[in-house]
Amino acid sequence: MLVKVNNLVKRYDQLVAIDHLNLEIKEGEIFGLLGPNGSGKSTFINCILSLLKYDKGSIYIFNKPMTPDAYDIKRDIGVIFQNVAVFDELTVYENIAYFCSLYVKDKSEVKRLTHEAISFVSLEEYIKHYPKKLSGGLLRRLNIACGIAHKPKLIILDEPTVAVDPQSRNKILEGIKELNKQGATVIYTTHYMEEAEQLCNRIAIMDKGKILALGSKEELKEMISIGEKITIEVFELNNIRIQEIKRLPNVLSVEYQDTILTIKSIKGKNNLVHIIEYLSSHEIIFHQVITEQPSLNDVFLEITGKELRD
Ligand SMILES: Nc1ncnc2c1ncn2[C@@H]1O[C@H](COP(=O)(O)OP(=O)(O)OP(=O)(O)O)[C@@H](O)[C@H]1O
Repeated sequence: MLVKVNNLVKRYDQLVAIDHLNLEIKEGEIFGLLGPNGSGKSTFINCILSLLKYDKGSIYIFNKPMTPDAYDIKRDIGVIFQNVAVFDELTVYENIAYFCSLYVKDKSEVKRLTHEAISFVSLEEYIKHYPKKLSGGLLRRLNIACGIAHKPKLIILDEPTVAVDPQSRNKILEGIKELNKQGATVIYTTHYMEEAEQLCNRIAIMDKGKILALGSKEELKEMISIGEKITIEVFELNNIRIQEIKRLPNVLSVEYQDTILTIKSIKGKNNLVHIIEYLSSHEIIFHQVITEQPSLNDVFLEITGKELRD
């Protein structure tokens, strides 16, 4: 196990921010920690890095106990926090070289790694720029380059794409996949379920300091009763019809809002057929029909009773 967390508890006075949490992360994974704001993701990351004292539990990284002065472990970890932490008086190049030189002593190696990190986040055009001249997205990419230039074995990213433009966001996600291909294990916290779906091999769904469910996205979706979500554009539908649709085979719930009929069903062969037949036989005009698998938001909703993006 690359990371092993046993029975971790972290309190802020009365508030239990991390509540008896157990977690194992394997080498080579992109592991997603998915939870709404305030669920405890940042607290968890700060605890496993020994940046924050915790009340109970133990943390092992690379099979060694993690402590505030475990520099041999820290050398092999790259951390990218939500808040950008670079030096305003250094250029893009100098910033990356500086952070790299904290871990790598050989000067020509620092140079090589710095150039590699720059091309990795596509900042070649900006190497002589100062951070103040960069847009938010470019600044995030610089922040990432500073965290990964020394080629850490474990990369931890805490919500790196919050308020980032789509182009930079895609660059960041593609970059993380590439780092993983090159051998790094990744821990990625986010409250964007699309990112977790797109990026992560395994996902832990977190709320109120606890892990409520854990698995691949397919496994998580298997855990809930919804097997299929059907959305149909219907211009007019009265309440009697809605109640009748609710009684069709396999249907779990029906919602009708702003001409969109959303039907969640358990898995079944002919769910769509039953619905379409019902609409046709009652001469209800319908337009676009979409059937989808449940999303991670549906998983979160079923487990916690609330939306991921509250
Ligand atoms: N220094 C602190 N003192 C007191 N309470 C705190 C402190 N830091 C965090 N908390 C509380 O602990 C809980 C977990 O917060 P945390 O920041 O770890 O969550 P998060 O999932 O990372 O959310 P976000 O995405 O908003 O950063 C929240 O209820 C938060 O208000």
